[in-house]
Amino acid sequence: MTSSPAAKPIAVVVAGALGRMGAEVIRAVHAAPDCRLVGAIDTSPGSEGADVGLELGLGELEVAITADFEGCLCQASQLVRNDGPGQGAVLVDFTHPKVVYEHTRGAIAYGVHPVIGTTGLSPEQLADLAAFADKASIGAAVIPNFSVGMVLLQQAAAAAARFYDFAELTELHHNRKADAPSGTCLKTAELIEELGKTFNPPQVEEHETLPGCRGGQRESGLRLHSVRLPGLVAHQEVMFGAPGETYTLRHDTIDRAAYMPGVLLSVRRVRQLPGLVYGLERLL
Ligand SMILES: NC(=O)C1=CN([C@@H]2O[C@H](COP(=O)(O)OP(=O)(O)OC[C@H]3O[C@@H](n4cnc5c(N)ncnc54)[C@H](OP(=O)(O)O)[C@@H]3O)[C@@H](O)[C@H]2O)C=CC1
Ligand SMILES: O=C(O)C1=N[C@H](C(=O)O)C[C@H](O)C1
Repeated sequence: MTSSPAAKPIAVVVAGALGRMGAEVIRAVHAAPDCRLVGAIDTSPGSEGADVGLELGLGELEVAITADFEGCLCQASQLVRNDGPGQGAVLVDFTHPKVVYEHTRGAIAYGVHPVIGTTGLSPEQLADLAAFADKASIGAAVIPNFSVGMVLLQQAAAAAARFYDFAELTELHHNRKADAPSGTCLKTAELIEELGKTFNPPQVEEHETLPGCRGGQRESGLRLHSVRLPGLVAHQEVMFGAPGETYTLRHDTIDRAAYMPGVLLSVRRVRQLPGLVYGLERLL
């Protein structure tokens, strides 16, 4: 009897390798027996050429940090070129909102499956990337939040929203975060808005004596608020109100380890996807 050959580990490139999330992802990929780190991209000054394993205290991994995104992706796609359908390399990106669109498009162009954690893509950019992934027949995942608990909060919020006409969302993050509101908060609002109703009908003529105090208001009427403080990691509240009651849903991420099961799940699933999916709920 012949046994089938063992599956090759998934070739993974991490962009933002030295950042808060990227470093955690490298540790998770390194510990996963079915994954193999083949590239580490980062622009941190002085990091070019250093072994990423040594930089992160994992011992030598023989993967040099590079700022050359295209070169690294080209190399990764070459590594797997003879591996057959569904066996492509995967890019995990936790970089910066300013570059996320180009990185995602670049990965698809190289036939590398993107798993995008970086936030900041506009709805138009997302639609464009979905069309591009479809055209290229490349599975891709754009995941504003990899925590399963956050998906549960979002689903509870979307269910509760049927019964309330007043709702405000507050996201709270560490003060090194570049974008506001968070990608998660926008996604939560979008999921609630799938109901097609409007929220927060004006009760009085409001006047902000300090501009911005009432947060940002979406076309649906939902209000979003962003708090930035050292000491926070990532937190979100969705608060509904009705005469005589409030209903509050809250999720707290206290360690970035919370995101790793979702990241690995996405890495394992993305190569089988027919196109681009947006949101972890689409993979669970
Ligand atoms: N989807 C999710 O579940 C989560 C998403 N995020 C998102 O991930 C992103 C990153 O967050 P975080 O890890 O906290 O950020 P960090 O700033 O800690 O890390 C980003 C890293 O990417 C590097 N970088 C910046 N630009 C580039 C580039 N063009 N090419 C390669 N590397 C680059 C930075 O280097 P340099 O020092 O040069 O700036 C830095 O090392 C944010 O958009 C955040 O919102 C965060 C947590 C969870
Ligand atoms: O920057 C962060 O930290 C986080 N960013 C993501 C977002 O913008 O939603 C996910 C999580 O909130 C942590």
